Amino acid sequence: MAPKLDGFFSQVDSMSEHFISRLRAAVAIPSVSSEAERRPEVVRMGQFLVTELKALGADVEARPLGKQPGKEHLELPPVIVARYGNDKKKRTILVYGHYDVQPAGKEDGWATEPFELTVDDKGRMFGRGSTDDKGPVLGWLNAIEAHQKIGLDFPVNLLMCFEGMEEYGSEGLDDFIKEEADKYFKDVDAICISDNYWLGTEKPCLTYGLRGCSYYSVEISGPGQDLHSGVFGGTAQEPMTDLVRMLATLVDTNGKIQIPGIADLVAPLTEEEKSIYRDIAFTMDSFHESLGSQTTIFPDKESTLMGRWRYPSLSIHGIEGAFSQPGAKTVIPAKVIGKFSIRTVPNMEPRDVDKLVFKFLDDEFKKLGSKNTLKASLQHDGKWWVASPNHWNFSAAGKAVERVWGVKPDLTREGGSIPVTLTFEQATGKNVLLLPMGSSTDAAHSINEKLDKKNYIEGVKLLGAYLHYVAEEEMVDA
Ligand SMILES: C[C@H](N)C(=O)N[C@@H](Cc1c[nH]cn1)C(=O)O
Ligand SMILES: [Zn+2]
Ligand SMILES: [Zn+2]
Repeated sequence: MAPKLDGFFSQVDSMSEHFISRLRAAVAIPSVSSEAERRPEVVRMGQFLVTELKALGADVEARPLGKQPGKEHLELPPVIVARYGNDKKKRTILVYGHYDVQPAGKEDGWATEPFELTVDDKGRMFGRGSTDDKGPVLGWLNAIEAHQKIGLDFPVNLLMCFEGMEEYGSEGLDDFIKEEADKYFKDVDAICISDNYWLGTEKPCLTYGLRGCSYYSVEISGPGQDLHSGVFGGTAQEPMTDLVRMLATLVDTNGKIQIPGIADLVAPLTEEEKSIYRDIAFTMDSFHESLGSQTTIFPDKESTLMGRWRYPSLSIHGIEGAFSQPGAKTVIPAKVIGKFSIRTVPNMEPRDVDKLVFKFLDDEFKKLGSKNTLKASLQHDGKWWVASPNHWNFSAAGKAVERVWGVKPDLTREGGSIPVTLTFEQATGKNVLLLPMGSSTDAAHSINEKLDKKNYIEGVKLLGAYLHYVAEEEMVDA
């Protein structure tokens, strides 16, 4: 193993500028899945992957997913599936990632153009999608290419599944995975997803859990059109006033969800579970660094980790229809839509959460005594996932981390959500591992998202090494 991997690692180092150019080309495509007008760019990003994968000799297909539910004028971007290698003597590993990104605009406060990869003198590569998830997706392609360049046999059959709607709740993908479980994915031995982050900046981790996400809209309407506040203020009931009062009832300053019944759905904390948080390499200092301030709810590491991994949280994201530009417009919006989401954890069942949320919103709206109209709806959801890390898939990844980074990885859970993780696990019956490439300071979803050059290049080595160790692991699940 040692000489093989040494050669592969040197090859990756010598191709680093080429790999960065590939990421630059990908970041330049603004594949924002939540903005209808950017849908052609999402499709173009999928096409970019098709072209790159074909050039590497993979069998590639762009599978259509049909129309977007609720927005039937919009075609969903295709899921890109590819196979590299079809040798019955080798293991087959399925890797998943997403080629869509969160919205980004320079006016949000970015220091650089979000869709131009900009590398600074510390080796930080800024750009939307650099860490979430274009860098990790291209990591798999880079690993293939480095093997080809050095003439090293690829250790496994690699199946790839890259979607273009992850940041919008993975619309359409669940059905696709279920449908293909005994077709395209039938010979899969294990699954690996690189789409989350280290807990800090120094120590890599392997991740065995995710929170779920239930995303809601609450619409309040009344007047027939936007109004002049001088003419109608004090005479008409205002949707925005009702909405902010409603949103304010959902959660308190310390993150405590105010919806009755939610806390009862959460699995109780056991003594055994409590002990795992102590040994995780995580400091409040590094957390403050990635937060960019000291405004944390809890003063200590254990409560902070629990708040992020094993308890639900409710976040208010924004208000559609509200005045948000600079200046002082004196408008009364006629219809406003508040957006909030709940990150869910074991044992919260999404339908139970929905019932509690809708009842609470109805009750609170009644208390306002407003003549306006309330419409609450679930925009999308994905369930939480917690798996066993006692599996050869995790052992192989652990060895790869030790080989590339020289440390034993921490076993972590993730506060974010990757809705299809559970679907992959249930539909294929195979173990799923999350193997992150980026670090806690990468600012995914935020302004100035970045991926460190070191994490990207060592990350390519990590993904390649993981596949080599997978090929050597005994197929024992515990
Ligand atoms: C962890 C992953 N990279 C990610 O960012 N996932 C998103 C998925 C999502 C859920 N609802 C909408 N998008 C997230 O956790 O927000
Ligand atoms: Zn994301
Ligand atoms: Zn992601």
